[in-house]
Amino acid sequence: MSGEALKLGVLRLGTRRSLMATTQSGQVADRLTALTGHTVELVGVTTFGDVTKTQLAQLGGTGVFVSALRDKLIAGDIDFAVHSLKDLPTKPDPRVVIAAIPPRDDPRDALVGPAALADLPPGARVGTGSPRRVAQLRLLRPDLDYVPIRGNADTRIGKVTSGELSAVVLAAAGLGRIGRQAEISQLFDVDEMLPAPGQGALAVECRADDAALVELLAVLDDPRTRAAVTAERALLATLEGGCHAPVGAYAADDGHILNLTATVVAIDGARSVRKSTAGDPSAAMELGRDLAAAMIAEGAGTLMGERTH
Ligand SMILES: NCc1[nH]cc(CCC(=O)O)c1CC(=O)O
Repeated sequence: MSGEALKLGVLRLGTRRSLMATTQSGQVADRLTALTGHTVELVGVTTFGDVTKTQLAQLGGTGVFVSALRDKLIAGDIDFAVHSLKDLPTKPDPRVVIAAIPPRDDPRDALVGPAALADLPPGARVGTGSPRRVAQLRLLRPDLDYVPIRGNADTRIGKVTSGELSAVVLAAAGLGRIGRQAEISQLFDVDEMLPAPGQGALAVECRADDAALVELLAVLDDPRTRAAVTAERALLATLEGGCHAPVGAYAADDGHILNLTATVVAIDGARSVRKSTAGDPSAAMELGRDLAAAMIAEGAGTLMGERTH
């Protein structure tokens, strides 16, 4: 596009077709229109991650949700895309840029079920496909039965309604976006259950050479969220070199100080490394890298298990 599309005023926003994706894309589109007056058209894209029946973990991670949208961007079929930031691979793709990171939604994990985790009966079946969640849940309730599940949030919650599972764990932000917030029985404090790096945040991406659109989309950017997720993702990228265990991380920028806490937990929940740091938000990347290096020095790299994503 972009000269032409900017002149036309209509921007094509590529989105996965799930309710969560179309809701978050719609919210970004509405905000962009409100701030710039540009009309945004949503273009539905089916990604490999949406059609495959295979366990996501066997496909090399959540990047499957992202690559189809990037391919459409590079082909010029769409002008920009909105991703859940936690699904973005840490390895940068030089063809695209994250032009904006909007204000983060609730970063916490949530339990959907009849009671809080502490009140579930021993042996209760709790569904989650995430090694990070299982490892941290085992630290809180070693006596429960953790069952791997996949599928969209609707499918997962359906297993609680049908009685197949006692409860499931999902991201609060995603539940809010699909209007299922009322079914949350517990929001885990970030201190007891560190979220996935980037959880609750979005990435607005466009082609790296599309200077006019990069500039336009910057109006959506929230610098505090950007600093926080930059630290979390730098930590994850550094750990990926030296560790294959579940990683949780949460950073917050209060406008002066960036606080970052992270954990690496053995998949059986038996051992973990956990560390915190704080520094200047402008040094977010170094903060994340340095904390990861300190965690590796404390043995994080030896906590072997499944990949985290
Ligand atoms: N991996 C799937 C995914 N990607 C983003 C979210 C939720 C929304 C978010 O974290 O931004 C979810 C579902 C979940 O983890 O419950």
